[in-house]
Formats: sequence, C-alpha cells, structure tokens
Amino acid sequence: MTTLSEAYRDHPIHLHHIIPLDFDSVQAVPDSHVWPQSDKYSPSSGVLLPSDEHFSIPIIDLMDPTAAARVRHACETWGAFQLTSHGVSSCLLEDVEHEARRLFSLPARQKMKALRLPSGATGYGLARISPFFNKFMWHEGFTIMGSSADHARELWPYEYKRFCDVMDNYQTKMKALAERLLLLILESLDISKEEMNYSSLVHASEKGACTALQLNNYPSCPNPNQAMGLAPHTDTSLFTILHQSDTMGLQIFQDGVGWVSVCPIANALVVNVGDLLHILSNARFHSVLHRAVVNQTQHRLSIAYFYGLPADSQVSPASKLVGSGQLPIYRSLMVKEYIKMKAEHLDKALSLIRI
Ligand SMILES: O=C(O)CCC(=O)C(=O)O
Ligand SMILES: [Fe+2]
Repeated sequence: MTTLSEAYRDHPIHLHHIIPLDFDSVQAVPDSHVWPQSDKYSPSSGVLLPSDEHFSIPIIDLMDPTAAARVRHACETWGAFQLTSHGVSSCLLEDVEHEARRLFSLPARQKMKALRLPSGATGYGLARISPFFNKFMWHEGFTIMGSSADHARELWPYEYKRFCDVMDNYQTKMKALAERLLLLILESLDISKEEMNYSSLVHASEKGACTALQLNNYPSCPNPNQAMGLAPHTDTSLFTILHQSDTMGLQIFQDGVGWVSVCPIANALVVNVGDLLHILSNARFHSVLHRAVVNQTQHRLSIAYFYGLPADSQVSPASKLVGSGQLPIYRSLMVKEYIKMKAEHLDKALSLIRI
C-alpha cells in the first residue's frame, strides 16, 4: 500500500527550504523573513479578534445530542470548530506539549541531526509549503508518521523513549477520536456508514487511514508584524485535529470578513476541514484557509493531527450527495494523485480537479 511518505518521495525539496533559521542567533528579522505589508499575505492584514461571537468559530461539545447538526453548520459556514468533551485527557495534552517544547528547545545543531531528507516526509524542518513562497516563515516543525523512534534517537541517543511513548499514545488517542469524528461528520452529511458505497472511507476508519502528526513551533519574534508563522494554506487531510498552546496565533479566513483569530480554549481541540472532506462533501463543507501569526514575547506551539484517506484509495463527491439535481463538482481521483497535485500546485490543486 502506498504511504504518505511514498507519495512525497517524488517531490524532493531543496535543503534551503527545509533548514529553519537558528532563531536563537538573530536579534532582528532578517530580510529573508520579512513579508510584504501591502498584500493579503501581510501578517497584519485585516485581522478580527473574536470578541464578537459572530466572528468566532463555533464550540461544539462532542457529547451534545445535537452535535451532528452543529458540526454540519460549523463545517458549512466556517470549515472549522473547537471541540470540547472529546475525551483526550488534559494530562496527555500537557505531556505532548511538554515533549514538543523539549524538542524545540534543543540547540539548533542537535535538531539538525533529525533534519527531514529532501525527499523525506518525517523529521525536523520547515513546513512543506515553504517552497511556494518568496519569504521564509518564522517556524520550525517536526513531522511524525507512526513511530518517531528513528528521529528521536538522533535527537536524544539515551533518553528518547519518553518522547516516543508520549507521541505513540497521543497518535493512538487521536486516531480513536478521528474515527468518532468521521462517523459524526458522515451523520451530519446524512450518510450512514452502510451507504458509504465506496470502500475508501470504511477502509479509512477501519485500517489504512493516512495520518501524520505535526509539531509546530513559532519562536517569539522581534517584529511580529513583519514575519509570518505559517503562510495561508488549506490542509490536504479529511480533517485536522489541532491542539494549540495558550498563545494566540491561529487565524482562519472567512469570505467577506477577513482573518479571524481562533482563541485558545483550555483543553478544547480545533478541528479544521481539509481538502479531502471538501471533495467528499461536494464542496458543501469548505476546507478552511488558515495561517499562523507570531508573537513578540511568547513563543507558541501547536500540534496538528492530520487524518486522511489511504493514499491508494479513490476520493470523489459522495454518491448520496450527488444525483438528485446536484452535479458532482469534482472528478474522482486517487488520493495519492491529489497529494501529488497539492505538492506541485498547492492552492491551485482543487481547481485542477473541478469538472
Ligand atoms: O499552528 C497552527 O495553529 C496551525 C498549524 C497548521 O495549520 C498546520 O500544521 O497545518
Ligand atoms: Fe494547516
């Protein structure tokens, strides 16, 4: 079966788009990291603080009997929501954040030992979207797919086990939560698991879902208005479950409104609709454009769990949602084909598969 790593292998990335800045060694934002102020990519462009509830993403309690309807509304209007009562313990969230902090606070030369390979998918480095932008992001990341042992051993030859145990446990809990959420999302689209007549989704929830864990670090920045933490993008996943530390930084784009900050809520997880769910829902749910901005005094961490379909499966608008007067908006294609298109064309990928 094709894995996500194999799907990325054909798209080597140049080393200067993998190696992060040694943030400890700079006093000012270097020109290579200064983003233009005048366009939509400007880090300070049109941001709304969610002081008004109309400008904040919905908060959904997973145990609420009306959760499916609320999920549908959130995914149709925002493409994102904050999830509470999700059953992932606050201890585990603290542990995963603590381990991520421990990793990113290592000296730069130590982190470089676990650098992602040019044609690799896992390890330490800049975000994969880096080559699409003229300027570099104020960010360093660490990607895990399955076991983190090989890279963790490079970072801590003798004491890597605690890191691996926490990451394994977190991925196990995230997978179980993602499977619950997938069923809720199908229910919200009025599709029962039995009606899911193509195998990929059933397949995904039962065995081969393509998943990845992404640890993100945004060091404090001498001039946050000039720098960009993570440039605007949509996730390729079905959906992403994100834990953010208690520093503001995540923003989502809402048409006609602009960039809206997603306030950290203790123990809530942010769920973002990704491209695959957008395709599957025949664009009823939208894959949310989001970015991360940086802070002058506090560094910020986030931990993203990407839940996708198996790379070898087919994705298309669900048959339940097309037919009765509704035409499919996207053609059917293999998930790995879509991953490849995204790696080559980023935000143009969806338009390339429109019918
Ligand atoms: O740091 C964040 O809040 C966003 C992270 C993100 O969008 C990603 O890892 O894809
Ligand atoms: Fe993202």
